[in-house]
Amino acid sequence: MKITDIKIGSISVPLKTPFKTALRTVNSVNDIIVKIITDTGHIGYGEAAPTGVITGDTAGAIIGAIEDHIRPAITGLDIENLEKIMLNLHGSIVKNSSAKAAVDIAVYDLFGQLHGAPVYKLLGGHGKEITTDITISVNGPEEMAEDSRNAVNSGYTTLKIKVGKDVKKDLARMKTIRKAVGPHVRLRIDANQGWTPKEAVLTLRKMEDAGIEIEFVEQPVQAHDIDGLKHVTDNVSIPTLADESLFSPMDAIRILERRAADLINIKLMKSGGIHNALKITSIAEVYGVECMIGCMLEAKVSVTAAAHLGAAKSIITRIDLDGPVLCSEDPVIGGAVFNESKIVLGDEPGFGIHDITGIVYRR
Ligand SMILES: C[C@H](N)C(=O)N[C@H](CCC(=O)O)C(=O)O
Ligand SMILES: [Mg+2]
Repeated sequence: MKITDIKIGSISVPLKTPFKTALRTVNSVNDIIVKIITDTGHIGYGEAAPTGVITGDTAGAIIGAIEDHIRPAITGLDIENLEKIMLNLHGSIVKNSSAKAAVDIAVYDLFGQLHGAPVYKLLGGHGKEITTDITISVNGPEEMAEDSRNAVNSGYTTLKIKVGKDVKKDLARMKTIRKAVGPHVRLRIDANQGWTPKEAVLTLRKMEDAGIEIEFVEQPVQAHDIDGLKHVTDNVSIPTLADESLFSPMDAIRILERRAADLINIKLMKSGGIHNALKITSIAEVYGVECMIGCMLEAKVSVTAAAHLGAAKSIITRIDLDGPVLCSEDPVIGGAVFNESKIVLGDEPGFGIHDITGIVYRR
């Protein structure tokens, strides 16, 4: 099964409601799709999310990285030799983690098809059903409380609350939400780098003092500020989770060796795909640190791939794969089934993706 071509296209899917974080406001998922074609007629699908404010990757840069660097480096290689493909893929260009993720996902899709097995079984096969949280966008306290109540009524038992925008309002946001959903709903918060280390400690301590139970705080401080992240970790009881601070396996070693965070968030768009994400899970196992598998604003191709990884590895104990349920349409035929909080993987080989509607390929 040899790679003969990589086609590149794009999809645009409107969101149900605007997605708002401390970093950005978005109304639709506009992602790059790759389709790897083999000499045996098999097709592997992948997806890249151009999340410039987090990865630095834009749509144009993703296309350029694949066309000018990745495609020439892996065309002609046999899917049987996954190792060689991954060495060439990751050696073809530095950074560009989203472009690498899209191609890595399509290659794993083909690897599963080659072996006649769903990818989660090839990666460890821990389970085939997982439960995701849902994100509550940052807005005024009352609007967030209303969104939280609606999510709980739709069956979600864990909410990921976006904060970090206008620090003075964050305590009111959390008080209002906790009151609205009651004591039994799990609340995790994501500041998306919106606080200084001092603001983070002060705000989180106020939340602790107010008796607001919080599962963990995600990325309280700027991505590069590992000292600041450690300061928060050492000075509040709420566990911390590193997101934007941790892209690569080397980042995982640096953060875990210093005990700068209590938990880590793996995203295929940051790690450059499953190959490196597996290295991060191994590092986390060595340090005994549990992981979350997360996503950017992504549609069902790449989130299906992330769900396979999340289902395969027992060190991944938390799931934030709500991209597809935030979308108002699903252009992907096949893949995992996303039914609100429940994600069920199929038993078809690879990722079970058959086609994507409304896509325009470049060549
Ligand atoms: C969609 C997911 N639940 C999420 O919140 N991801 C964000 C980044 C999303 C983006 O801006 O595309 C995160 O965990 O920071
Ligand atoms: Mg985050």
